[in-house]
Amino acid sequence: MIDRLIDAIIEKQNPTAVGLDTKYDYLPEDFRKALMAGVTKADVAERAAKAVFNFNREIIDAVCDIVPAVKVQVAYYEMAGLPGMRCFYDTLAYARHRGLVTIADIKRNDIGATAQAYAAAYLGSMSIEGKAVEAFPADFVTVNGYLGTDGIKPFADACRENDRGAFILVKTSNPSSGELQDLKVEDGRTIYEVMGDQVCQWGGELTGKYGYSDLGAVVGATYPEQGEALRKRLKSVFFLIPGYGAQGAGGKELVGCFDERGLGGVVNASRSILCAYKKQDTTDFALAAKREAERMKADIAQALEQAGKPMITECAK
Ligand SMILES: O=c1ccn([C@@H]2O[C@H](COP(=O)(O)O)[C@@H](O)[C@H]2O)c(=O)[nH]1
Repeated sequence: MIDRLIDAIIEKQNPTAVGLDTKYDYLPEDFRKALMAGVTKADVAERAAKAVFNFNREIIDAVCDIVPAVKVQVAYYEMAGLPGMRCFYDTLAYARHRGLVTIADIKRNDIGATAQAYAAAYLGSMSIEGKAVEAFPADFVTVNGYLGTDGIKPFADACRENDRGAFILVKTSNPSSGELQDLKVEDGRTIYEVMGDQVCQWGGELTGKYGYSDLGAVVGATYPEQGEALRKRLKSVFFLIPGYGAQGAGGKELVGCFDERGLGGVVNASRSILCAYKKQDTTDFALAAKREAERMKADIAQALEQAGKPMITECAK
């Protein structure tokens, strides 16, 4: 699956993902009003979930020729209960239908049999009476690796068996990520370096034609020096890079996460794209999202160019 993501990045010359962290409140007021006329307490969640799906569909239609992937953050769907989870499914399915690679940002972690169940839900299927049921159409998931090998192996197995991928939290983008991740262990490595080295080892046999593995790492754009050092350290590990836009990072901050071919990561932006219409002073949220996605693409391309790492234009055979 990592090869498919990288092929799509090269074809679109764009290492970014649009984050569909679609909070109902982000929808423009007119759009909400039109869909919620006469709503009752009994059907408000259902109607809101439909409105969110319509919003997502318009964003996906607007950006699908520009970006290779979407990242759908489950938290924003889960909080609307069953209609929200239906919307999560429909959003992933629609993005896949429009040719996008889908990343389900679920940050799961558990042990053994339970991790296996999560992996089946998002990266494989469940067998019921001999019939395979695919629960959620995700190509990649995000995983927390702090339960160790028992928690990761089921995901790695599902990646191998079903041609899927997973990004494991290594150095996260949030302000307090250093409280635990930057602590040093006895041999002098930080905890995030230990986790990065583990990801490298766990994903060793899942390496594709670009030298990157189906098991990648989450590395925040908000920590440029750590990102650069991790790129040098973890040569086979592809990065999912959050922190662009709303969290303050721009192209310059994240070039260190890329290799000499201009590859090595996919940069996510959620709020800066979903809410771009507010900054652009328009109600045409889809057009505003498209413009912001194009601006982000150009910003990263320029930063890669200036760092002497322009992206290769040919996909590997
Ligand atoms: O270290 C991390 C890991 C995950 N995230 C997620 O990425 C997006 C960022 O959204 P923005 O609106 O672009 O800030 C969101 O889904 C986070 O849960 C992260 O930010 N940092």
